[in-house]
This record gives sequence, structure tokens and C-alpha cells, in this order.
Amino acid sequence: MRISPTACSAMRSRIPSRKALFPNDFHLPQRTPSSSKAQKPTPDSVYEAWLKSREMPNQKGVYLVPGAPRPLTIENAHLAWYVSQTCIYDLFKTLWGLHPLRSTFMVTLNIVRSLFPAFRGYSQACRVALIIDEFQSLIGSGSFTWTRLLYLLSTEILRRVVEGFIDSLLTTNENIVLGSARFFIEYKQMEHRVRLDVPTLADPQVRDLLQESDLFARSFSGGGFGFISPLDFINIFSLLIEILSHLWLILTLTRDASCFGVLLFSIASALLPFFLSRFTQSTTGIDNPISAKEMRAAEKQERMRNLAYSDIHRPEISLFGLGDWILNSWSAARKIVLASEQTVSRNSTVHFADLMYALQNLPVILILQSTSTTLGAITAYRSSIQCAVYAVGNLISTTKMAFQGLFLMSAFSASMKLKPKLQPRNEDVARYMSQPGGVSIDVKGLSYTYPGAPDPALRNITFSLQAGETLAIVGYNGSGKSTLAKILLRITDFDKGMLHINGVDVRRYTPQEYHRHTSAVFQGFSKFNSTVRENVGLGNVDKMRYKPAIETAVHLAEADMLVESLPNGLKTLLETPGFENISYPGAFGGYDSNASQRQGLSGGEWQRIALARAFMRANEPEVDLLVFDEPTSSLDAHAQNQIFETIGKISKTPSGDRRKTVIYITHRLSTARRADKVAMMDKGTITEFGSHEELMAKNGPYAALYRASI
Ligand SMILES: Nc1ncnc2c1ncn2[C@@H]1O[C@H](COP(=O)(O)OP(=O)(O)OP(=O)(O)O)[C@@H](O)[C@H]1O
Repeated sequence: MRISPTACSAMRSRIPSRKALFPNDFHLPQRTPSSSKAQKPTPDSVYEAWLKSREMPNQKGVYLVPGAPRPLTIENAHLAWYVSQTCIYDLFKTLWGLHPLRSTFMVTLNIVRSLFPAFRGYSQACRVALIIDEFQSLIGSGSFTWTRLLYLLSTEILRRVVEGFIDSLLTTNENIVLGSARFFIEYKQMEHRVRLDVPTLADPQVRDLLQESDLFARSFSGGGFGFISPLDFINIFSLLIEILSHLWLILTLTRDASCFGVLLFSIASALLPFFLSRFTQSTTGIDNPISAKEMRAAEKQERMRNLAYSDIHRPEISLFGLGDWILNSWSAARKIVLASEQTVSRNSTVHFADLMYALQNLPVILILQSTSTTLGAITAYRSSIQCAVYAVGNLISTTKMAFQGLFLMSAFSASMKLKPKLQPRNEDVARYMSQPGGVSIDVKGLSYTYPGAPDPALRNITFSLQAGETLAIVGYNGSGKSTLAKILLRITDFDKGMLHINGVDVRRYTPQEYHRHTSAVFQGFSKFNSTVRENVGLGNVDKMRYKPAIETAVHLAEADMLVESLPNGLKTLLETPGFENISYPGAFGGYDSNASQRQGLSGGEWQRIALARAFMRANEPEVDLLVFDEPTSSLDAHAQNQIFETIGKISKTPSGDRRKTVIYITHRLSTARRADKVAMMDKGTITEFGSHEELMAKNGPYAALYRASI
């Protein structure tokens, strides 16, 4: 007599497990009723609503970890309402616009299907009741009609076939609509992510926002719309209709007082386990805050796992014999995490629920004995009550998920509105105008402190460089050379002072346009997990497929011999230190089958590849500024001289006129004397500036460093 819960609602399968989407490494604030009662003003933006929802009560500036469920407080309900008003309509409209006809079909069929349970419940209940009654009359009196029984059975089978067909039609249509929605959301994420700049991504709140936005986007990959979606709202609507229809069915079948008795007893016995499970969950379940110890263990477990799978750390793991330490640390942390998961999953109400289900049969037997009601009618009655109770349970869990999902959706919406910090306002944008000889640079009183750092990395930097001049930046470790280079390249912003490029405030150029006129090799340059050709060609993607351009860049970087010695020349796949071929077993098919064909390179060889990438673009006429941060630190003396010769050649026209401004950072002071100007840096500021000869004549720190280095 007990109905399978899966038969009660087809929608349940689309509701993803809450635990699967919210990671375990979160902590919840203690509930403080007094604070939740306080009336808070409406937030000004979706971002503000998202941020407020993460703030721990009574702990200003302390936030929940990304992905943590928000506690159900009045303030959060208020924020959820604000978010739903601000985001849902726009998102729905956009997603609907991807496939208007299919979406309309999907929504309409879902609404129609939401009426099914009632219709199905009614017809099924009546039909099953009649079938049971036929059997009952066979057992009771021996008089029953085969034709009638066959008719009832065949119509029931037909109904199921039609329903199955409609379901498969719906699923196919839904898969197409959801596939497009998934692609659209992921595309938007990617599009936005690649445009964000370094200062924006350095903000911890932005990083959390993007992490929650990722969770929202990833929830679309679960085979449904994910955590919250227009379809989830249809689910809620469908469940409401389903509940109403079952109530209607129950009312039409309630004929006398004895039925009322069964009704009340069944509802009470069906709801009791549900409330008990809610009650136990609130003390031991997933809503319970995870302790600081468990959080630390979860974090440590992941850190140790990453170390165990890491290729880049392998030499030191072997050398220092870290294997046992990793294993012991991981297993200790893992045990804590597993223990906390077991506490969460333990459900003491299961057996009790089974007992209650069994108890529900008691009044049914009593009523059968004391009234003329048939077994079939009582079966139908019981079915409806159980379905209604089940639908109420689903409604509550869907609404709870929708509540949490709204905040992930707000993260997605807010992240779409993130503006890269280096991007000037439209009204401030200045067009970059090239000038003969390269860029002219004017820096005055420039200072910069890294976010969260106690001391400034740059202090009161002032210097000027004329178009086409070459500047060597030298100085002690940590004196700010690379930071200055990144600011000049507009990778990093600055806090105080001014930086004019070609007489215009650099903040008025869009970084995209400014970068088109620059080329660089960074100290920690990228080693792409790809072929030599791609590693070089990425310096100028427009010419990546143009082999002569790649070959010229390789030649300028003195890397011809290197490429010739590789097994597949330009097509050789390079083994990238730090690129983990195997992250987790099973990921990406387990392992990279090309890994065995990959070619490792020495530090100096990688440096030549990075130089070739910079030369790929440096040679272009529109490039006016070349910045090299220790470009030859790993090269031998001969190669170093060749590279500086090349830089010299590139920066001049064939007739010897200057055409590009060059800045390089170097610890090899013999190369500094090649430059027109030298900037000596110490403790974040320029202590000496002038030509090599001028600084030597001053006999200051530069002269001392120079003499010490030769
Ligand atoms: N991302 C960062 N966050 C915080 N501080 C940083 C960051 N990067 C660099 N710093 C600090 O800024 C200062 C200047 O660093 P920078 O890398 O510019 O020095 P450098 O002169 O290039 O050093 P080196 O000669 O060793 O390459 C250092 O004190 C460093 O610790």
C-alpha cells in the first residue's frame, strides 16, 4: 500500500542535492534572534545584497566562506526578496530569448505536467481502486467480470504509455533548452573572467564573488537548471498545484466521519517523521555550523592531496622525504572530515518513519472492518494523502534551495557588473597617439602599496624618459623594480602621483589599447602547456598561423638551434613545470596520453621561448614600448650579448633612427651601461638617475654596486 516516493513527483529528480553544491568547508554564524529582528535598509545594489548576506551577525567585516548557506533570518529573507526582484526577471528573459519557442513549450508542458499528479492521482486512484475492488469481489463473492478487469488494466497501461511519451518529449526539449542555457552562462562567465584585470582580481571580496558565481554557473551542469532558475520557480508553482489537486481529491473522497479519522491520523503519522527529521537536522544536520577544527581539516586535506598529486613539488618531496608526512597529515585531516560527514548523514528518524508508515495501516484496517467502504477507495485515499504530504516536503526543500540559490544567482549577476579597475570611465578615455621614436614617460611622486601590505612597495618615484631612450633599472632585491615595470605596463595601478605616457595620463588609456603598443617579458613569465609554436605565437595571435613570423621571432631570440634540436621542431609539445598532468584520478580521462611526448626545457631555454614571444610582437610597427624584466638572467654571456644586440636592433629603424622606448631590469650591471639612462632603486624609491657615466662619476651606491658586480 505504501507508494514509492518517486512516483509521487517527477520533479524531484531535477532538484540537485544541496550537499553536492554547497561544499563542506563552510561555517555558519550562531543564530542571534535579536539581530535578525532589526530592520535593515534596502541594499543599493545586487552586490551589496550579496555582500550583506555573507556578513556574520555581530561581526562586522567577517564573512561566510564562499558557497556557505545563508542562515534563514528575517534580514536574509529581505535580501533574498530584493535579489529575486532585481535579478530573476532579467535572467529569465535572457534565457528565454535563447530558444523562445522551445522555452515556451517547456514552460507550458511543465505547468501542464504539474497538473498531472492530480489528474493521474485521480484517474490512477479510481482505476486502481476499481481494479482492487474487482479482486476484492473475486475473493469475497467469486463474482467478477474479466472483460471489465482487462479494460481497466489496459486503459491504465495506455495512460502510462502516453504519460511516458510526453515525459520523454519534455526531457528532449528540456535538454536542448538547458544545454543552451548552460553554454550561455558558462560563456558569460568566461567572457567576463578573461577581461578582469590584476587589481580587480586582487580584491578578496571579488575573488569570493567570482567563486560563488562559479558555483552558480557550475550548478547548471548538473543536468538541470541548477540551484535556482526559472524552472525551479515552475517547480515551486507545480508543487503548489500538485498539493491543491491532492487536497481536492482527498476532499471529494472524504465521505463520512470515519474517513475524517483516517485522514487526520494519516496526515499526522505522515507529517511526524518529516518534522522529526527537520528537528534532528537542525541539531545535527547540514545547517549546523562546521567547527573551526573541521574547517581547518577540510582545508588541510585538500592541501595535502594537491601536494601528493603535484609534479612541480615532486623533486623536493623526494629530496626531503615528505611522502610519509604528506600521508600522515592527509589521513589525520581526512578522518576528521569523514567523521563530521558521518554525523551529518546519520538520520535517526529513518526507522521511526518506517514504523509510522506501518502504523498508518492500522486505521485503514479498522475502517475497513467497521464501514462499507471498499479497499480500493481507501487505497486511493491513502495514496492521495501520502502524495500530498510528499509534495509538501518537496515544496519546503525546493523553497529552501531556492533561498540559498538566490544568493548564488546574486553573485552571478553582481559579477557580471564588475568593472575592471584599470578601465577608465567612458568620458575620461583618451585615444593613444603614437609619436615618433617611441613613448615618452613622465613619472612624478608615484607611490604604491600592495593590498594588505604594511609598507609601500614604491615611494615617491620621479623620473622622465624621452621617446626612444633606453632605461636600465637596477637595484637590490625587493627594491620595487618589477613593481615599477608592472605599473609602467599598466598591469598594476598606483595609489599616488602621476604617470604620463606621451603626455597623457596613463589612466585615461584603456588597458587593451595601451597594451597593443607594448611588449614585455616578465620576471615570472608564462610557460604555456602547449607547443613551441603556440608558446611563441601567443605574443601576436594574429600571426600565430604565419610560420615565417614565428621563425623570425625564434631567430631574434637566438632559439633557432634549440627548436631544431627538438623532436618535432615548432610542433614539439613542451612539458610545463607546474602543469599537473594528473590532478585527480578520473579527471580528464585519468591522464594525458600526450605526456610521454612532451619535451622538458632548461631555464635558459624557456627564457629564449619567452623572449621569442615578446619579439613576436615587439617587431610590429605599432609597438612603442618594450619592457624586459631580467630578460637574460638564465642565459650564458654569449647569448646575453646577442639578445641585447637584438633589442638594440629592434628599437631602431634600419637607418639607425630610434623607434621604440626600451626599459629593462637587470642585476647584471655590465648590461646596464648599454642604456641611455640608469635608475638605481633602493627601498621602493629611485635613489640615483642618470647615464652610466654620470652615476659612476657620482661614486654613489650605483658605482659601488657596479664595481662589486664586475
Ligand atoms: N603581490 C604582492 N603582494 C604584496 N607585496 C608584494 C607583492 N609583490 C611584491 N611585493 C613586495 O613589494 C616589494 C617590491 O617587490 P618587487 O618584486 O617589485 O622587487 P624587485 O626589486 O623586483 O625584487 P627582485 O630584484 O628580487 O626581483 C617587495 O618588498 C615585495 O615583498
